Amino acid sequence: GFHDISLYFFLGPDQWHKNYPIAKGRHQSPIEINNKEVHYDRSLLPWFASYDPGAAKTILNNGKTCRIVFDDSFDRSVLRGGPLPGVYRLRQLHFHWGSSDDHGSEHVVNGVRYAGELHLLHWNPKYSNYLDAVRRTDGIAVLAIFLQVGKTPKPEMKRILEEINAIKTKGKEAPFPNFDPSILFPKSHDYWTYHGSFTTPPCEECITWIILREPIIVSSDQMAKLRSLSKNAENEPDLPLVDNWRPTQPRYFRMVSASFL
Ligand SMILES: NS(=O)(=O)c1ccc(C(=O)NCc2cccc(O)c2)cc1
Ligand SMILES: [Zn+2]
Repeated sequence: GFHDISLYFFLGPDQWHKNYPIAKGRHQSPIEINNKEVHYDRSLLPWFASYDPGAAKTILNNGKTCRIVFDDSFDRSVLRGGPLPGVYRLRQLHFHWGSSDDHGSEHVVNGVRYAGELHLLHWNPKYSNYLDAVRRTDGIAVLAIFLQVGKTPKPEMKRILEEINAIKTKGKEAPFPNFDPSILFPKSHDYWTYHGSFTTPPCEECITWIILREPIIVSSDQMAKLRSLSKNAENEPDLPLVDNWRPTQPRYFRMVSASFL
């Protein structure tokens, strides 16, 4: 059925609303972030990630992205501060990328599309579980980090990309122990924040987005490695897993706040 999430990229993003009406809502993601419309909010606190490397479990190809999942059965790896009212539990991280280095990110900053975007997804433990949290406006927090292609790639990305060969096709999973994703963070913690949604079905409007201003540098070869993933299962014709980003959505009456001047 259409709840089989693999169908929805078959149905382009402009069709999603037929099964998920909220896809045409007033708080959808991603959006364009333009300096002219951003509001500097000096009351915004710094954010902090306290991740336990032991919480990392596996890396998988779900046919739509490369995802690393973490043990979120207690407050083991958490994000707090920034615009958040309390601690949020790290559940998974995944990537979005294009078919070439000149596009691939979901959010667009002053007209700039980056080669990719890393999402670290956290949920609010005041709700009983993840599925309950996705039905709440303060249920989810996603820390988003842009991937920019450059000459001096971040060595910390290497380990993830070395694992890609083990998860080439949809459904493949490999152990991914002892990993603290905060090693991927850029120097600056400056961020924009706004209220939005999942960028894929069910497009629930449950996300506090925290988008880092400073991208992390990856190499063109590393982006090519992500593009070597396939969206098909092992025994099916090869379909490259590329362009798994949603186009920007109308901002409507939302304020994008900046933690920096
Ligand atoms: N790109 S994103 O960070 O907005 C994003 C993160 C997670 C998910 C996700 O978990 N999708 C599966 C899902 C979510 C909520 C309820 C469901 O039944 C399934 C989708 C998009
Ligand atoms: Zn994402």
